[in-house]
Amino acid sequence: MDGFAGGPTAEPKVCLTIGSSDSSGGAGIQGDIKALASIGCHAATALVGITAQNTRGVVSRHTVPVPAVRAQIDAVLDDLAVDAVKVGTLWSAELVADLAARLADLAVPLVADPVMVTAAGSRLYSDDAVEAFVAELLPLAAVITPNLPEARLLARRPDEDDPVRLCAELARLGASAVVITGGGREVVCDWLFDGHRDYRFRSTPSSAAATHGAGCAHSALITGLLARGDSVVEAVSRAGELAAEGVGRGLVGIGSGESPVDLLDLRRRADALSRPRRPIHRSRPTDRRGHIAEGT
Ligand SMILES: Nc1ncnc2c1ncn2[C@@H]1O[C@H](COP(=O)(O)OP(=O)(O)OP(=O)(O)O)[C@@H](O)[C@H]1O
Ligand SMILES: Cc1ncc(COP(=O)(O)O)c(N)n1
Repeated sequence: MDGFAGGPTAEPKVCLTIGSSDSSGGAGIQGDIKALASIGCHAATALVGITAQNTRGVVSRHTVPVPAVRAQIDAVLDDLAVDAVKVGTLWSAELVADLAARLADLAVPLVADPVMVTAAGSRLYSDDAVEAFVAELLPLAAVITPNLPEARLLARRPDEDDPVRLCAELARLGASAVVITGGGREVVCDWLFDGHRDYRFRSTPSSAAATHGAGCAHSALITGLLARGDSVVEAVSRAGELAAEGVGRGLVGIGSGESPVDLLDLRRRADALSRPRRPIHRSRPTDRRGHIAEGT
C-alpha cells in the first residue's frame, strides 16, 4: 500500500508532543499523532490537559497536575530516543516553568505552538502563562508558530498588522525562528523569519469549513520534518503545503461546526476497504502458527 513496494528505507523518527486531548479527535494530541504518522514519525505523548470539545468549541477542560506531566515526559525521555519535541496548549505559568526547566538541556529541536485562543474563541492559556511562555520557553524553541493574533499577544503589539515586524520583534525577544501562520478561506500565507531572512509561503486556500486542527497539524508537521533532518526553511515550506492539503481534504460532514482536517487521506483508505474483496477460499485448518493441522 502507498507505494512502499520496495520496502522501507528509513526508520521512523520519534517525536514527543506535549499538549491536550481534543475529544473530537481533530486537534490537540490526537491531531498531532495523525499529522506525525502521515510523515512516517512515531508520536510519543505527554498530556497536560483534557478538553471536552467538538467542532463547535471547547465545552470544558481539566488540567493534569504538573508532577503527572513531568512523570510522562521523564518516562518517555528515559527510554525513547526522541528526535524532536512539540509543545501545544500550556495552561498555566507553573506548567510553562516546569517544562522549560525539563526541556532546557534537550539537544533536539523544540517546536512551540502557543495555541492561546481556539478559532471558536476558547482561551487555552492564562495571562501569566503567556508571560511565562515569552520569558522561559520562547528562547528554548527552534521555531515558534503563532497565528497573527497570538503573535500580537506575545509581542505585546496589539495594533501591529505587519507579520514581518512581528516576526522581528519575537526574534528580538529570543526566538530562534518564528513562523506566523495565516490560514484563511481566500488566502493562505505563512511568514517565516529563520534568524537570517524573511520568507513568505503561499499555499492553495480551501473554502471548505474544515480547519479544525490545521494549526496543530502544521506545527506537528514542522516538528516531524525537523526530526527527519529538514532545515527550518524546508520544514516550514513543506508543512504549509501538507497542512493546506489536509484542509483541502478536510472531513466536511464530521461535526456541525469547523470540521477536522485530514492528514491521513481517510476517504481513500475507507474507499479502498469498501471495494469488493477477493473470494475467500476454504482451506485446510491451520494451527495458530499457520501450520496445517495434523490429521486433516
Ligand atoms: N482555509 C485554508 N485553506 C488551506 N490551508 C489552510 C486554511 N486554513 C489553514 N490552512 C493551513 O493550516 C496552517 C495553519 O493555519 P492557521 O493559521 O489557521 O492556524 P491556527 O489554527 O490559527 O494556528 P494555532 O495552532 O497557532 O492556533 C496554515 O499554515 C495553512 O497551511
Ligand atoms: C486540545 C486542543 N489543542 C489545540 C487546539 C487548537 O486547534 P487548531 O489546530 O484548530 O488551532 C484545540 N482546538 N484543542
